[in-house]
Amino acid sequence: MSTPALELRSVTRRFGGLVAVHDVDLRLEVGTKRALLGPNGAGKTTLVNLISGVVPPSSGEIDVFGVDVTRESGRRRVGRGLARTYQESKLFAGLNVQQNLMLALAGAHGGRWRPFPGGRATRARRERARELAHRVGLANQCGMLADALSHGGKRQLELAMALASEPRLLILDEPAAGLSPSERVMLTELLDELDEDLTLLLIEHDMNVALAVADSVTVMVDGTVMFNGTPGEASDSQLVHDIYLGSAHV
Ligand SMILES: Nc1ncnc2c1ncn2[C@@H]1O[C@H](COP(=O)(O)OP(=O)(O)OP(=O)(O)O)[C@@H](O)[C@H]1O
Repeated sequence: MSTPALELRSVTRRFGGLVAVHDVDLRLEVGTKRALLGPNGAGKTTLVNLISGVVPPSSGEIDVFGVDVTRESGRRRVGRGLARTYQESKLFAGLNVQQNLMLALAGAHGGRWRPFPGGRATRARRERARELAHRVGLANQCGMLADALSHGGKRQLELAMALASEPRLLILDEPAAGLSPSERVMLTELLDELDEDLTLLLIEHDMNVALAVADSVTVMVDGTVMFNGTPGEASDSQLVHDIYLGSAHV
């Protein structure tokens, strides 16, 4: 078997007496797109925080591209090809699209923190920022303040900022939250156009977005994985329907 992009073995995370993530096994092969679904409080964001190094697991192990990163910092994991977005916006509201992307590029390439270096380096980074903006459909909004973007535009910019580090494993935490129906269609198209060899873990409440983008689906409830299957199997599954009908996110 080839080395997976991501492997979780018996990962558990407790917060005091609460078990937010319970004994989760997860394996994502390189280039696959997995949707992680589940009602509020299922433990999805905690799982993303565990994978990206925001919180350590209480027990279990996490491998990224075959390397045990369980005790590594989030920063080291970025160096291994992992990037993520957050449910809450991490944009710099008072900077424009291009400046946000240049900051993301500065952070992505580590080393000395020089957000706006001089001369040739600035030109190269500006060019790369434009490419990223183009890739997510914001080519014409490079000069617009992040705060002035539509909700969908902000999500596009967050995606571009996550792509700044040229990740091989990308985790998106509810990218469709708060988007209008037409913005959702656009986001689905953008996600569909991501590189084929990019491995994607997509946390999503919107079944339509998740099932359109993903080639496999995991459903969590109360910290536990309840279902693994294809989008077709998820659509046909009585269990998945019951979980969604039982939650506020149908
Ligand atoms: N830092 C924390 N301290 C204490 N409890 C936490 C912490 N983070 C998460 N929890 C709890 O862990 C459980 C899982 O939360 P989590 O945010 O991971 O769920 P979720 O599936 O992402 O939900 P949502 O869809 O609402 O984002 C919840 O009961 C939550 O209150």
